Amino acid sequence: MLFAFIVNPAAGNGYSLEIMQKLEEILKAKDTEYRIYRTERPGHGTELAVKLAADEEVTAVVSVGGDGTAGEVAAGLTGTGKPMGIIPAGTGNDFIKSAGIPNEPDKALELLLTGIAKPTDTGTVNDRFFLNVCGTGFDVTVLDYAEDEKKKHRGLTPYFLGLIKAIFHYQSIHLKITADGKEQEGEYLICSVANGRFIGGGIPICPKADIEDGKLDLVMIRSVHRWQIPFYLPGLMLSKDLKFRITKHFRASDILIEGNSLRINVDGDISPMNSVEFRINPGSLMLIR
Ligand SMILES: Nc1ncnc2c1ncn2[C@@H]1O[C@H](COP(=O)(O)OP(=O)(O)OP(=O)(O)O)[C@@H](O)[C@H]1O
Repeated sequence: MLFAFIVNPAAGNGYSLEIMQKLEEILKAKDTEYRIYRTERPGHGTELAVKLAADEEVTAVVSVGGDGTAGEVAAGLTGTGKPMGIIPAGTGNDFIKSAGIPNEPDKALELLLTGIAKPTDTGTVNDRFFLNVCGTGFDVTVLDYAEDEKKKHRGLTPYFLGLIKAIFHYQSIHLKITADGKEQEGEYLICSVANGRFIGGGIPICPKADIEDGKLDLVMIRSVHRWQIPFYLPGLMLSKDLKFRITKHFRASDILIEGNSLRINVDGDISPMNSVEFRINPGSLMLIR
């Protein structure tokens, strides 16, 4: 058994290296063979994972970082059959919450050493890979404003200020959404396409999403007046958003979202796009969980 750890030194504000040191002590005590690779730049996690997937000596490739690192490693391993592990060491760590992987690194290591690699769904957005949740709307506007505020404030303050600014400047988005051939068009507050259940460090945007059902979950929340938004936020935080009268929830394999100058969140990374096609790749990743 040889585990290859891909550590992102930038994840969790440098916390990931500290975690890896502690894990090394446990691995040595258990006489477990391991190798450590450090990512040097964005995208490097995928390059390393592609090489390690082809290395027959390696039993499993393990991401040590947050959702960004896990997504990069998963992109390199998906479709190869090589088992993947995740040690959470980022700031948000949202995907592990849907995969049943513990948030404590030592418990996640225990699961890695004793768990089973199970087929897990992944997705593609146009030609890009995604693991957790994509979408557009109010949540993306909050992230956009929070990004500006990060230059001036630390911790959760940028997100709080981002939320206030997003409410003041709120504009609904006009979308045409086609899910497995069924079309709908209208003004939306949020439209999310989910494999996992959580975004933003624990917001259960799609509480019914399942990473092994072979389907994407589409959550569409209709536009409301900007002053109504704060009344919906507690419900969103408490997994009640699917019960709002303004929410529609579907499962589909193929989803097309069309709009003008959309800002699409792909696993926490925001990109401008106009027409976006989402597909599910059922059971394509062997995830130890
Ligand atoms: N050596 C590096 N220097 C700077 N950035 C890097 C490096 N290696 C990887 N990255 C990038 O760091 C980004 C952030 O990593 P990651 O998302 O894992 O951590 P996080 O932001 O702390 O956690 P989370 O996404 O769970 O909130 C990734 O998108 C990755 O591409």
